[in-house]
Amino acid sequence: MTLKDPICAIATPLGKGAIGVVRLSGEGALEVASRVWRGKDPRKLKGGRFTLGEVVDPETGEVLDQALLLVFRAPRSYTGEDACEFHTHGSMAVLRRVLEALVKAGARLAGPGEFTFRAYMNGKLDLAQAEAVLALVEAEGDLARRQALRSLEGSFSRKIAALEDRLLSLLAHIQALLDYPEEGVEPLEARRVIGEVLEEVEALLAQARSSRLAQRGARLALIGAPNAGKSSLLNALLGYERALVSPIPGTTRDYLEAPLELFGIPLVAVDTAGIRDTLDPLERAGVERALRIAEEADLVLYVADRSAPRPSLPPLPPRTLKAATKADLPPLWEDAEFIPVSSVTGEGLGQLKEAIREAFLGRGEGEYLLSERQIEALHQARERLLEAKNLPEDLMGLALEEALKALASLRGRKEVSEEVVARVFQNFCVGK
Ligand SMILES: Nc1nc2c(c(=O)[nH]1)N(C=O)[C@@H](CNc1ccc(C(=O)N[C@@H](CCC(=O)O)C(=O)O)cc1)CN2
Ligand SMILES: Nc1nc2c(ncn2[C@@H]2O[C@H](COP(=O)(O)OP(=O)(O)OP(=O)(O)O)[C@@H](O)[C@H]2O)c(=O)[nH]1
Ligand SMILES: [Mg+2]
Repeated sequence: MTLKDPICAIATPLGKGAIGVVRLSGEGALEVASRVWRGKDPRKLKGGRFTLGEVVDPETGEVLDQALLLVFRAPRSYTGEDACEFHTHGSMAVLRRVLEALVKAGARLAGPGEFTFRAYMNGKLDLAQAEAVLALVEAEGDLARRQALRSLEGSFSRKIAALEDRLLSLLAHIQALLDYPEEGVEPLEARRVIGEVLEEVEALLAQARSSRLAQRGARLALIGAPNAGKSSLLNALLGYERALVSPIPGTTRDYLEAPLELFGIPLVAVDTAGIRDTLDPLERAGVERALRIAEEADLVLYVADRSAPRPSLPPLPPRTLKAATKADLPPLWEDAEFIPVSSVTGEGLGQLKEAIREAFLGRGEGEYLLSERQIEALHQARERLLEAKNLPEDLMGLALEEALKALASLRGRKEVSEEVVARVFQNFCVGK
């Protein structure tokens, strides 16, 4: 994967789109392009310019599509190499032929993540930024998008670089003290510096939870007695009529899942059968499922009808919010633990959503989207820093160096093995 040979790939989704993009990058990319292009010679085009022309099969001359060609000249491209993009019509029929033409003209099909790998190798991105590219491509909610973008734009890397810098100065200072004890090198404030770096590392580690939430999402289960208004509340949260609603208790039998993005968190909301004792075997199976789903959910929303006699609570897991539905009708009971909501008027929905946000992101939403690799490296740094802090100053050096290595591995370059880099890029898709 360290070659500079021209590689090509379809960069847009493999489906139908108004426009599709085929990427080409590497030494000689513009020669390859010139063999499949009828129009202005790509080798003579300025970087950063589009031109309209035709893609042709280099063997038969058959015209494959009318397209725009965008040329980049090294080092001013995503990969840092000579590169170009064919913006064609977006069908697989077109894209496949264009890709085939590029292979006939001398390019090789790119492997997963190979464009971004080259960008990394050519110093366009560091490893944390490359991981952010992956996270942006995979983002399923606005929270993941926001967090990953900050890392892509280098804010995370700059923060890490600053911490590395502090440790490096500290190490230099310790070394000077050891080497020239008689020179009157100023006394160290090693423990204070370590403490401050540690604090920042711990603040980053505290974002692990919200990173995982942003990437993996969470399950929100609605449970309660029959007719409590669970399905109506699900529909109200979704903003469309997903679940069947009726005044007949026992309407929802099987459970039902629907994607629901709240505050940028990709949730799956699960509507369940009303919980009651019943002899109907089908309904009973539904009730059993409901209880299991509640147990496995990340957050349970227990729903009770405030216009009906108060039901007795089923066993509820610790992560449970309570909502009193039908707040538009005269209440038969009050309980401050329940958030009053009406699916008919929309009253209380805002408070309910806010309570859901608080349950998931109570300690803040986190600035960056941390990958598992980054979380692991931060843990390593934290442990070594704690170790250093408890050692006498002349023995701190080794632990500090290890902490520094762990931090430096976040940005990559010399501090990570090829294996680690390969693992980062193996999660990418072809064309990225
Ligand atoms: N058509 C298209 N859209 C895209 C991308 C792409 O490669 N092609 N991107 C790819 O992921 C993202 C944008 N990121 C990019 C980052 C750097 C460069 C680039 O060419 N950088 C050069 C020149 C910058 C300039 O012209 O000012 C450089 O950094 O030297 C291009 C895209 C998202 N949208
Ligand atoms: N006035 C009023 N009626 C509601 C409200 N929410 C639900 N209802 C009515 O209550 C009845 C039951 O609603 P559902 O949403 O089907 O209740 P459920 O909890 O899903 O019931 P099961 O699926 O049987 O467990 C329906 O007739 C709804 O129109 C509300 O906020 N206000
Ligand atoms: Mg229902």
